[in-house]
Amino acid sequence: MKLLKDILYGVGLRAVSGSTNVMVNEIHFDSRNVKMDDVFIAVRGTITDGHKYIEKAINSGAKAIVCEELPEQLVNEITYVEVHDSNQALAIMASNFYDNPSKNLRLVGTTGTNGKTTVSSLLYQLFKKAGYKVGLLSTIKIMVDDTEYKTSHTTPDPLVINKHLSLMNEAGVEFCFMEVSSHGIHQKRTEGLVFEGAIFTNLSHDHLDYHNTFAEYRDTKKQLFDSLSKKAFALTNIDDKNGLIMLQNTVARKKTYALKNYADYRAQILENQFDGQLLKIDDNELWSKLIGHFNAYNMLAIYATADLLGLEKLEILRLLSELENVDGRFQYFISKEKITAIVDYAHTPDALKNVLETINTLRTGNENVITVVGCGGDRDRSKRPVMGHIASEMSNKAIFTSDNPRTESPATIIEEMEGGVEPQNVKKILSVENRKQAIKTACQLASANDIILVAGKGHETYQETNGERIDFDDFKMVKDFLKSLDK
Ligand SMILES: CC(=O)N[C@H]1[C@@H](OP(=O)(O)OP(=O)(O)OC[C@H]2O[C@@H](n3ccc(=O)[nH]c3=O)[C@H](O)[C@@H]2O)O[C@H](CO)[C@@H](O)[C@@H]1O[C@H](C)C(=O)N[C@@H](C)C(=O)N[C@H](CCC(=O)O)C(=O)O
Ligand SMILES: Nc1ncnc2c1ncn2[C@@H]1O[C@H](COP(=O)(O)OP(=O)(O)OP(=O)(O)O)[C@@H](O)[C@H]1O
Ligand SMILES: N[C@H](CCC[C@H](N)C(=O)O)C(=O)O
Ligand SMILES: [Mg+2]
Repeated sequence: MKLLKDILYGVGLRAVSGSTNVMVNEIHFDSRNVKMDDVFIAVRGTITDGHKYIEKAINSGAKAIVCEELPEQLVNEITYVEVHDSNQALAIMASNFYDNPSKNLRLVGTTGTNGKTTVSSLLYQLFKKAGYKVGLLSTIKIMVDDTEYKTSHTTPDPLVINKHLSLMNEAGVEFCFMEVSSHGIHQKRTEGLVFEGAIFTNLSHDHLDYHNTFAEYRDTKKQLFDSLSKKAFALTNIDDKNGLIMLQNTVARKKTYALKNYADYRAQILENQFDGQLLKIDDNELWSKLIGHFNAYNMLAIYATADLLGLEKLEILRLLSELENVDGRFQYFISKEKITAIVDYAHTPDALKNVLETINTLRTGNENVITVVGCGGDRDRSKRPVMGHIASEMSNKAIFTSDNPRTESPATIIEEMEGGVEPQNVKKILSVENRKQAIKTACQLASANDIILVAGKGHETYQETNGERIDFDDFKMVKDFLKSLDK
């Protein structure tokens, strides 16, 4: 139990009715989870409005209500707290409830369209190898040092974030690396957290269904940098034209990294092969098991971050060379007939282009590249034709299929992808709605030395249709089919 007035500390209040000097149990923003003596925060969402469920929350035992607009009828004995912004109130109250756990951690947030999971997970790996207790909040999983927890979001809601940061405090974790998504920033899920640093990877086409315009999407990412303190560092990729914009209004220490432009941290790609690449960072050569120019950016961002956090430079270089690929990111195997099958989480146009570019630079002869790709339902529709165009232009054969259809018709999504295919590439594409069948077709079409790319779902172990999830694992599937075909 906590005192309501303590958990309201720092929240922008408009009016209070009733006493805040009361003990409350838990905080909830979903009326369906409210129990006796809890606080219910009414949040305006994208589908419905939490204010509609205030009465339901009270009937379930809520003792206090936090909202942006008071209901017409107030119930005696209930404390009503009117705030300017419920999302912000939720984030600050969640931090207070768990005794502001981010203050006891050296927390670094990574934002950008692509690379957040890769950079955060590899920083986790690197600091673990350096002997520290480390935390991670990522799309794939949450780690409290060695203990793994499942997650449903890239940047979870403030209660989930702070609960796990608090477990990190209990476990004696020193460093924590977290992904900060644009939805997370926009919904203020990270407000109230104390960051020691923030990293910007890159910005390209995604989520325009939610943010409306590219400028809005970019400015949302920028808010992470605007919120940093003077003691923090703001590390940005200035080969991306949006990189410097992130630094425009921050009071944090500004640091830059680049492969092409002049920057505080620079790297050069010396060699690129299927099993790794040779990089030069700070005049030292380094072998990385992660390939592709985009991973050279990721390695450089990690190097710079580890340096800014105080690790010794040569030690960082040594540890960088030991880092292993993250699940579902350019995860590959070579079959009996030397068919290379790659599974990659490329679900944006830029990521798909990067992965196919990397594959194409590694081709040694006239092997075929067969790409299996789909686009998620209930997500930015405008990226579908662009991804259809890229897959058909940069592969010898592109099989359009379903990703997570969610509530949309898979056939319609595929038609939208087909809309981006140039007339000269039409003969290269094949549309197979069933993803399992599409992967099987790719395996049937592949001959010795060919390369199969299965893009979009990476580490995901399910496929979601109409709220139902079935087991689905791209990597296992492609491996099993090639084996059963004795290829
Ligand atoms: C579009 C979006 O981001 N939605 C998120 C948002 O929910 P919402 O605004 O849609 O909520 P809503 O359904 O309208 O409900 C409004 C309020 O009424 C409450 N309610 C509702 C019903 C009821 O009976 N009682 C009740 O109290 C709800 O709990 C909620 O507080 O807030 C919820 C709680 O934090 C999130 O779970 C939910 O994520 C949905 C499931 C989602 O799919 N989000 C994705 C798009 C997302 O956030 N992705 C990013 C990654 C993006 C990337 O960079 O690639 C992520 O960080 O994971
Ligand atoms: N620095 C980068 N620049 C461009 N593309 C990248 C970069 N790093 C990874 N990618 C590509 O983007 C895909 C997704 O990478 P990752 O999961 O690290 O991104 P993310 O930002 O966490 O994505 P999400 O928004 O879904 O959380 C990878 O599989 C790879 O194809
Ligand atoms: N974080 C991204 C993941 C997309 C993954 C892709 N497989 C899909 O389902 O669209 C999103 O929520 O948009
Ligand atoms: Mg991620």
